[in-house]
Amino acid sequence: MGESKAPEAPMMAGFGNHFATEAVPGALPVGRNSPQHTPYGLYAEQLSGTAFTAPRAENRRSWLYRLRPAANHPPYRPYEGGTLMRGGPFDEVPPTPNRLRWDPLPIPGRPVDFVDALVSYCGAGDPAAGEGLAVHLYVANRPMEQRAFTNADGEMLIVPQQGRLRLTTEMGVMDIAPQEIALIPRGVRFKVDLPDGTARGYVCENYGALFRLPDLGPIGSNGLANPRDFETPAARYEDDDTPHEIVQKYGGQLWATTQDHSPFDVAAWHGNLAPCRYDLRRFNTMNTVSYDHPDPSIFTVLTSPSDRAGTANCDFVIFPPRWMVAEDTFRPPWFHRNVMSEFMGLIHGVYDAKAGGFAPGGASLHNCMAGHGPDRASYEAALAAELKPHRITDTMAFMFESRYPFRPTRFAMETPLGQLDYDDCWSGFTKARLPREEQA
Ligand SMILES: O=C(O)Cc1cc(O)ccc1O
Ligand SMILES: [Fe+2]
Repeated sequence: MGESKAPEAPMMAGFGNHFATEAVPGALPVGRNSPQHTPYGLYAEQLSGTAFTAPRAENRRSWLYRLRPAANHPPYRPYEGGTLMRGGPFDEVPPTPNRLRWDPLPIPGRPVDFVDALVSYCGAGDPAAGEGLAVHLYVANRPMEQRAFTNADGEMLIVPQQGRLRLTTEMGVMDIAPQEIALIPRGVRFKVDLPDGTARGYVCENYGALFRLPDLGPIGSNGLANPRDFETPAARYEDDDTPHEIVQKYGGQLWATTQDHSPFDVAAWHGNLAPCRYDLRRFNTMNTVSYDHPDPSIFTVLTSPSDRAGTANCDFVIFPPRWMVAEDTFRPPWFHRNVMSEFMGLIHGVYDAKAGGFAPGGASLHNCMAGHGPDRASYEAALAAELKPHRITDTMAFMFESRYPFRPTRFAMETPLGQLDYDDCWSGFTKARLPREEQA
């Protein structure tokens, strides 16, 4: 049930490009955004992703041409679905300096759609301040049918771990599978169907500056995530005058209204604010060809900068399959304490810093200054390893890294999925031995 049989929509290549697309020939006005009489009497509507006056290089907006204006809905009322989705400020429980790790969420025993499945693990900042982010996980087993979700608090970066998602958005339809990601702009209404019946994954909700490709510095003009590998769906609309519930996240709370028609009624649109997807396997990975393990910033897919240079509101970083060739080097991630805070998930396979305990679908949180690094088994294996060229395969981990320490939710602190023995993976290391005379 719920699987759309429609073939996948054509996709348009590029990140943040100015696209123009019409599902009905002639639906897009020519030469102006808002003519007195639009083609077919469609309603012209601007969707702004940045302030009108944002610098041109930052400015993101699109024009949508639809059967009815998005304004055509009754008032929102508090949503009574009782989900575990939370929003900033994250003050349910005190912040903790402890390292946290969780087992994967189990498939629920009752039908739950994507919206009701979202459970918040942690977050920082406040949507109203336009800074910070939240991390939500989901395990869903029911299509959204006549329901749509929209987020006024931030854009949503969806990272599936198990099961494909069919994302029907106002601006087109796109399918994503594990090892692909989708980015849905703030305010764009969308629904999630589940071609595989069940799906599990992660969501980063970004309250800050929009995600963009990182600067490449000395890497040059190519590499990491290449812009042409991002894909945006062409316009597709449905003409459906049956009731649709719209669930909205606004000010950290969920709200709902029911309107008498489908929100997916956009026959054409143009602009540079639109949903997109990206296949993480297309990432052009950089690494050392001499010595030492580089900082993980070389694996940045997308970044949401903050107003402090080089200090992101959120970096979305992946750890993809790659060749390890470093000479005379401890090759896995080193021990470290980071001023930035690190939330990690595992999409596929095994992560090279953790021999056990970090399962696909699981998660970990190492906040500002929390000592972490390879577990003892990974450490010992790396010391014993013969340093010939070695390809790390069957792996795809990721990190949401932020200048803001993540504050866990009550759920995150109290769920039995929390691994109370996580610290033990860094116990029992043999003490280093200095020569006797240097010990004095
Ligand atoms: O903590 C982690 O596992 C993420 C990480 C990976 C890496 O290769 C270097 C630093 C870092 O924080
Ligand atoms: Fe780290």
